[in-house]
Amino acid sequence: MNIEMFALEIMDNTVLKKSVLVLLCTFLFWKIVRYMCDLLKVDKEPVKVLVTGAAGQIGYALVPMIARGMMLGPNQPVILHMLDIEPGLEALKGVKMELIDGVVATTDVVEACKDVNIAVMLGGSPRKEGMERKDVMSKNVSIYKAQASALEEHAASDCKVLVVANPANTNALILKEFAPSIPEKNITCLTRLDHNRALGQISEKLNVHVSDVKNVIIWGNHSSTQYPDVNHATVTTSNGHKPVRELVADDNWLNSEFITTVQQRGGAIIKARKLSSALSAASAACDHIHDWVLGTPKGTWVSMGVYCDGSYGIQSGLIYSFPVTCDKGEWNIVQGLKIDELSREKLDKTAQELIEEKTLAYSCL
Ligand SMILES: NC(=O)c1ccc[n+]([C@@H]2O[C@H](COP(=O)([O-])OP(=O)(O)OC[C@H]3O[C@@H](n4cnc5c(N)ncnc54)[C@H](O)[C@@H]3O)[C@@H](O)[C@H]2O)c1
Ligand SMILES: O=C(O)C[C@H](O)C(=O)O
Repeated sequence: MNIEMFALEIMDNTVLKKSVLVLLCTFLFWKIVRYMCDLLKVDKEPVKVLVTGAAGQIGYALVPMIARGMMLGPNQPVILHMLDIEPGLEALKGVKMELIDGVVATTDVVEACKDVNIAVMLGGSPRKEGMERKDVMSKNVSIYKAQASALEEHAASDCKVLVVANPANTNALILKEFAPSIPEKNITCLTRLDHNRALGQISEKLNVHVSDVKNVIIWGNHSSTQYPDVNHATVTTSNGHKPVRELVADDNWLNSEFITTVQQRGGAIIKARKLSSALSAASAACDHIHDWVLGTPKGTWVSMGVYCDGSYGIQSGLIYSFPVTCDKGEWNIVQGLKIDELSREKLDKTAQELIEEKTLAYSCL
């Protein structure tokens, strides 16, 4: 039999046809199994997420968001570690009863921190009406010093930390200083709430959907000295991306009322609710971790309080909010943005407050 005949024979061979069919079916079956595994989350290692102060208001809003996959995606199994202190224990048990499996609820900081991959630090004493965030300093810095050591000793070595409790930047700095073996890039604080507030103000002003506004920046401290900056922000329109300044066409509003509204939003919520923001804070905490772990969309940055390396002339050694992009679990400060004179002043003013907070924090320890 020559080669040609052999080839014809093969093509005609029903055994061969059957084999190809079997191969095809196996491939399809394997694809379906993979898809089901993804749906049922069976082949992903669970991520352990610590929430301190879990019995508090933000905790109550945040833990169901994490459990539903809003933080790490719907296909990522999660084991929640919830920490609170003795007076919060009954409430914590109640929260546990409202959740499903895979929850550790404890007042033992060592058990809470054991092997966690992500830590969202809400635990502490919140600001009441009439108080500035730095008024809650002394109570909170000692908590952050103690919890830094617990995280350092017991958390996973690559644990990512998000500090929400106020004064958020300085608590994060204390945590960083007292947990020297946690990489400094892994310790951040929440300014995404302010970032979302700034996006919200622009979207209301222009009557556009909030998801069409991007690249606002919160510089500095999560306090009333923060600088919400729209100089590089854009809105997606049917004619492409347009600068926010051009569309708003009201520099007076952008340079005054817009800034003070965002700076004072936390205080305004406390005045209205007699309690500090919780739902929006929980949602912003989810956004922060989500983008840090899963990445920021191409061409978009977000604001995160991160350990300063001297970028934009800000003194290094502070936790300062910058525009960052995230990729493969790492944030990077967006470099090279033009800073005008008004912005320079505001960037320095909020840095100065952080320097003072740092000194005050050390005097409380
Ligand atoms: N960065 C931000 O954008 C932002 C936004 C909103 C609120 N906050 C801050 O977040 C924090 C939490 O706010 P909240 O409204 O949930 O407060 P909350 O008082 O309702 O809850 C705080 C919880 O922390 C617990 N706690 C106290 N000490 C603790 C400790 N040593 N270890 C573990 N848990 C401890 C308390 O028992 C309480 O259950 C506050 O500091 C608040 O000012 C920050
Ligand atoms: O303002 C506060 O103290 C609460 C929180 O930080 C906020 O910004 O809503």
